[in-house]
Amino acid sequence: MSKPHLELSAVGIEFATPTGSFRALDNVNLKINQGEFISLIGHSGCGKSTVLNIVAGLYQASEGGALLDGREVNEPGPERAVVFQNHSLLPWLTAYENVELAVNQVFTRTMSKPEKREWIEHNLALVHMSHAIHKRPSELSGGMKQRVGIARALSMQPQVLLMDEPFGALDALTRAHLQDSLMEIQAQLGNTVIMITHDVDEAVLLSDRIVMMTNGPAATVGEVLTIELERPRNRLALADDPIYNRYRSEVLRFLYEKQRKVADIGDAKLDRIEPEGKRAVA
Ligand SMILES: Nc1ncnc2c1ncn2[C@@H]1O[C@H](COP(=O)(O)OP(=O)(O)OP(=O)(O)O)[C@@H](O)[C@H]1O
Repeated sequence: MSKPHLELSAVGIEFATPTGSFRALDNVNLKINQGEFISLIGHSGCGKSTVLNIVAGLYQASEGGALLDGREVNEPGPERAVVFQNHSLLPWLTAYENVELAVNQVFTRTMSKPEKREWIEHNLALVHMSHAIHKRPSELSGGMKQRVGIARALSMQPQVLLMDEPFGALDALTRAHLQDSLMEIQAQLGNTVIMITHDVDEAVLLSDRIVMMTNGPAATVGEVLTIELERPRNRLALADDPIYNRYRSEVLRFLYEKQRKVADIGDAKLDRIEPEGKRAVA
């Protein structure tokens, strides 16, 4: 069997807190192939961002670790770009200049000035932002800022795109447009993507596999669901697809039956469970 592109192997992490050490993750194992789209889903606070931060090289695992193409991940690197929920653009730079900053970091020696300009414009075009490349973040909507954040990440030509609830703060329509753009871009570029989401529909629509995490402390991978829906995927056609709805139910069952805790009952996020057919969030 071929080696996985990205591997998390027996990952555990303990955080030092004022009240003693806190074990957030325990024995997390995951093998991801090149070009796979993986969603991480689980209740709030279970450890999804911690997993992502370990892959990003921002956190160091206490045991085990992440391997990218057989090499240990110990620090951040441009081959693993991160997109956060809140775009994190520099407010005094235009969309173009925000992307330029990333391009200069990675391609200083390998691209000429005109090549860089073409590359920056190409990445902004990928996310449908060509019309606003000279605007500053304050002049852009939330969805547009998020598009620039994605363009910035893509412009580094990362092997792995790490997305922490990238569309969490957006309205439903903008979110749907960006999900469609992301599916198109990923089909075009073939990047490996790990995305954290609380949105069950988003996870099923976008993913090749959904990794469902158990509740913390000492959270781990609970179940992994392989989504065998043909691509390209069309959200409207899938809404009535029985196989799509079966996947959706399986994720919901995991989240609300297997992983339900008494302590969760007061959780506002659980209050947002909606009947079949409506949007469900974890
Ligand atoms: N730097 C840190 N120091 C101490 N505890 C931490 C640290 N980072 C995360 N934790 C704890 O580890 C657990 C997992 O946090 P994490 O942010 O990974 O959860 P999450 O699943 O991403 O949550 P959410 O869905 O709410 O964003 C939480 O209990 C959190 O309080």
